[in-house]
Amino acid sequence: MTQNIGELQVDFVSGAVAHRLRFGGGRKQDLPKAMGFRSGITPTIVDATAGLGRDSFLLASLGAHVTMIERSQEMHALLAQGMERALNEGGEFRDIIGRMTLIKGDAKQVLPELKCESILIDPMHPPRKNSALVKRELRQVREIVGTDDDAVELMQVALKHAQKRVVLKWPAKADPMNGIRKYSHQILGKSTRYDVFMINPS
Ligand SMILES: C[S@@+](CC[C@H](N)C(=O)[O-])C[C@H]1O[C@@H](n2cnc3c(N)ncnc32)[C@H](O)[C@@H]1O
Repeated sequence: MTQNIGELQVDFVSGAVAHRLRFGGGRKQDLPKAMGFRSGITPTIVDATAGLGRDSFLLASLGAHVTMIERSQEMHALLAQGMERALNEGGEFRDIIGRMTLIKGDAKQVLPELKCESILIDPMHPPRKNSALVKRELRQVREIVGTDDDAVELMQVALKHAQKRVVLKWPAKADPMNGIRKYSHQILGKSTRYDVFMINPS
């Protein structure tokens, strides 16, 4: 499907992911905060848009059990290989991968069959004008999967089936997603923001 797929790898044991594991800032990072990590509280997570598995790996490295859903055959295969390599690395990688479960399928169909405490949604959004700033790996993923034009429908399914919260990872400056209810709160980073939708907040 793409000339670049041969180069793209899911690599949990070296490079950016491993660096973040060592120096990333643990539970204080925006993503774990958005997903509901607190001192003494570790949520159970469904990552409905697994992609390169980076977010799932980070969350699992902080102790969460993460169910990952990926519908692209190519991305699913790359993820499975990356998980296998990390498992063979042993040590803490074996422990982290042991908390990650990978499912192949469309999350719109899979979510209703799962018990979902906290759901993460990180759709492939349309290219930005200054696409030179978009990381090379993300461009390669986009070449494989295209843009996720059904992200609104996926959010609707997630909001219906999550028990505690749904988190939408979205470009910091993008408008809120149309066609869904308003977020409960936002966590704003430099280029990325997290729109957090609490379910039945008390
Ligand atoms: C932007 S990437 C996610 C990157 C990921 N958060 C990471 O840390 O590597 C989006 C991925 O979600 C997948 N995806 C989008 N909609 C999906 C759906 N409804 N069901 C399953 N996978 C989906 C795409 O195929 C793509 O691989």
